[in-house]
Amino acid sequence: MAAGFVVVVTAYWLGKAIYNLYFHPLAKFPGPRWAAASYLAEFYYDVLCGGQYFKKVIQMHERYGPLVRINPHELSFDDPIFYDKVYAGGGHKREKDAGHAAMSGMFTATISTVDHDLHRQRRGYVANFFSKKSIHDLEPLIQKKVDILVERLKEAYHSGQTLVGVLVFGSLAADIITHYAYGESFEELNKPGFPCELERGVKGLLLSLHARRYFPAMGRFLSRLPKWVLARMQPDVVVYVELDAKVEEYSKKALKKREAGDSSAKAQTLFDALVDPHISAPEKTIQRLKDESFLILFAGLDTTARFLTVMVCCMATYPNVLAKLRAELRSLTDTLESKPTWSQLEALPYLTAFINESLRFQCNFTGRFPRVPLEPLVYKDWVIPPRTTIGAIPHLLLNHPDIFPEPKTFRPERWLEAKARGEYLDRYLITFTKGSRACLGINLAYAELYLSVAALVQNFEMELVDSSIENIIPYRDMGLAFDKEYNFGVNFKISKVLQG
Ligand code: HEM
Repeated sequence: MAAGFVVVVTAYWLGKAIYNLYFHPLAKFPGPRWAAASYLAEFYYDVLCGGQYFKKVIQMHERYGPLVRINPHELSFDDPIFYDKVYAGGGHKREKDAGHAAMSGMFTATISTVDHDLHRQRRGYVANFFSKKSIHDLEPLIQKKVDILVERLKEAYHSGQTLVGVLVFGSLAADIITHYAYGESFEELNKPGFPCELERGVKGLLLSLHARRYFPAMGRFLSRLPKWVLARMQPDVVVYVELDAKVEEYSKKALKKREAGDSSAKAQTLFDALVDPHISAPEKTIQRLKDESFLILFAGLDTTARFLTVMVCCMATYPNVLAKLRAELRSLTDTLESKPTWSQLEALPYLTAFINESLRFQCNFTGRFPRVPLEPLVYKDWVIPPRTTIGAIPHLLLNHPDIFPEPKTFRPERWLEAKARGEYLDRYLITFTKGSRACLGINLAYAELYLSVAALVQNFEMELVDSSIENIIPYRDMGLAFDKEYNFGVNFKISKVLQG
């Protein structure tokens, strides 16, 4: 019986591999045969070796060129000029790859919605909250949280505390996004030692990301395991599972509040918008609210925390860059009576160049964020069939030497020099991806980055502790990059307080 089963499975697997190699619509596309035949290699490198397949994909591009078949049904490209065609908006329909969508475990969240039209609908429920105008309205709250951060960092200076970058900035991002989502902040900044459980929860999710692609039911399975078993496997996963219960509670509360309240009242929070009376009942189930809530918490938290950590790392590593930032900011603040606003900061060329270069340099987005175009795409001599999964690794494109010469060098000046030549490098800055499924929180992210960097530059000298720029170089890809020890970012301390 068992032998018969093995024979059937082997025959099926062989038949599938032969189909993939010789009869699949992608059979003629360049790439190694072992990658085209089955998913075994990807499973091995990502699940068993811990996020190593992105390095294989980079090697494939070096060997086979800008368009490669990296698994039976997926292409990867390494050409910044082609980006806008794949990550398109407007009338071009872009679906998600079902396998990749399952990785987050948030099956009904906007980011995981496979169907193009349903995705547009879901994104539309909250899109207004992320417009530039809405984020300008939110600016006093963001500034207030940044001010709390500054006070907490001053305390850390006096106590000589070593700070973990992603936990400090995760606390800031968490307090802002939870206030916006639920109308009450989680008050992470006020907790001693910046524990930021939420950030650990995101890490727990990311560490199980690849396994979830192959075993989509894993999330449910993990939530049923006793906590001591989980803690033995990976403590950060426990935090993630505990968070699940907390988010469910918030979802139920939001739904009840809306049902009991005035149905014509304007939505004050993201949650109010998600339970709007005009939205149909199947779109307001507890599960959907939970999924969307997780998306907003996670998407708005770890990303911002990581890039602010990169910025601290660059300021501490390149004192000449910090000096230029400080001089430019001083020339602005000397003429102001109050703190600079986001709009005033955005107009500063060197600060903008610094933020752009930090979003590019060693970009910790090692995942592919693939799209599934519903129309055929033409790339050079190739016609890519409709419904082919295709993506690009932001980390790779942002290191493309044709667009960013000497890409491993951190040089904000490249953005200013390009502008002076009439070139707009910004169009190649794809850290937030592009098109109909690009980051919805981009305005919020920029407001947080500008206001936080300005506050850090004006108030502090920082130095790295037991860490260096090496700690932000991607070693593992778990959707986002990690170092060899499954951490990301640098530890630092405040070495001098400049104001107050
Ligand atoms: C530096 C900070 C940030 C970066 C670099 C970033 C980057 C990204 C990227 C690359 C995606 C596309 C993922 C995909 O294609 O599957 C995305 C999606 C998304 N981001 Fe961000 N993000 C940042 C901050 C934020 C913030 C603060 C929020 C606020 C809640 C946010 C909310 C979202 C949402 C809701 C999506 C899903 C959009 C959709 O599927 O239509 N992000 N982000």
